[in-house]
Amino acid sequence: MRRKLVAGNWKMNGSLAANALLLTEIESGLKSNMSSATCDVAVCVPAPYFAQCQGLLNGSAITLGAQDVSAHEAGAYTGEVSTSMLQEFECRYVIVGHSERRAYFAESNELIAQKTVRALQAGLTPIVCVGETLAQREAGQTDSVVAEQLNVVLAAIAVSDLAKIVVAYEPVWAIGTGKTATPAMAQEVHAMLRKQLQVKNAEAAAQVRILYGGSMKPDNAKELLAMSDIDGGLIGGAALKSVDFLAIIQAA
Ligand SMILES: O=C[C@H](O)COP(=O)(O)O
Repeated sequence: MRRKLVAGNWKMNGSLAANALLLTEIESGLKSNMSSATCDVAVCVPAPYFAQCQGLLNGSAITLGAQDVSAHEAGAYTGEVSTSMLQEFECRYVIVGHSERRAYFAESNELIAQKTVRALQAGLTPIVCVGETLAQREAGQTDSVVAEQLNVVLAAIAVSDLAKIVVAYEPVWAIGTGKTATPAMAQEVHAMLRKQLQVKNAEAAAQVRILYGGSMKPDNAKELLAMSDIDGGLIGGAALKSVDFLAIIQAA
């Protein structure tokens, strides 16, 4: 049985004041409503706020994560943030290959595979994002696009590391648009991704959590999370509102 994971991706949002309020509200909501949380909860915050959020989450059940990481270890890479820097702030998760990084920063499948390997080497849990655009879906290319995105990562990692990754299926057309894949549509892709993982190693594939992301909200979370291969959510907009984020955690 895979334990569900609800991870908030704050993207480029937040401020010292807003973060403190949001995390305090989520913490107190978790304490009062869910004495024993039955899922893992993480927040992937902008790098400048690692120290603040590490402090706020001290002793909390919420785990800290990052939204990206460098494929390089250290040195003359202006603007990059390394895995060891993430570790110093007790980040456990790191999102790699988010569609916004692919689209706006031209990240290739190969670079995303390198980042995944680097994260695994550092003992971090990479959340590897895959997903098709609307044009690709309409052209019937969903399976081939997401399969290729995942395959390049799978080819780069050791079999012994397979169970250590998290995969997130995020149809690009559903991100921040209010349009969500139906539970059946999402399940179909998740099941296909699971089969692909099984080719590498069946036992490990059964342990890999595959999250859904793309306009997951309190009103659709329960149905999506009820699907057999949907093991949690990667939440954007709704992770910025404590009430909504808590409701999704409750649904999980
Ligand atoms: O990483 C999160 C996804 O991009 C989903 O964002 P969204 O919930 O705002 O659609």
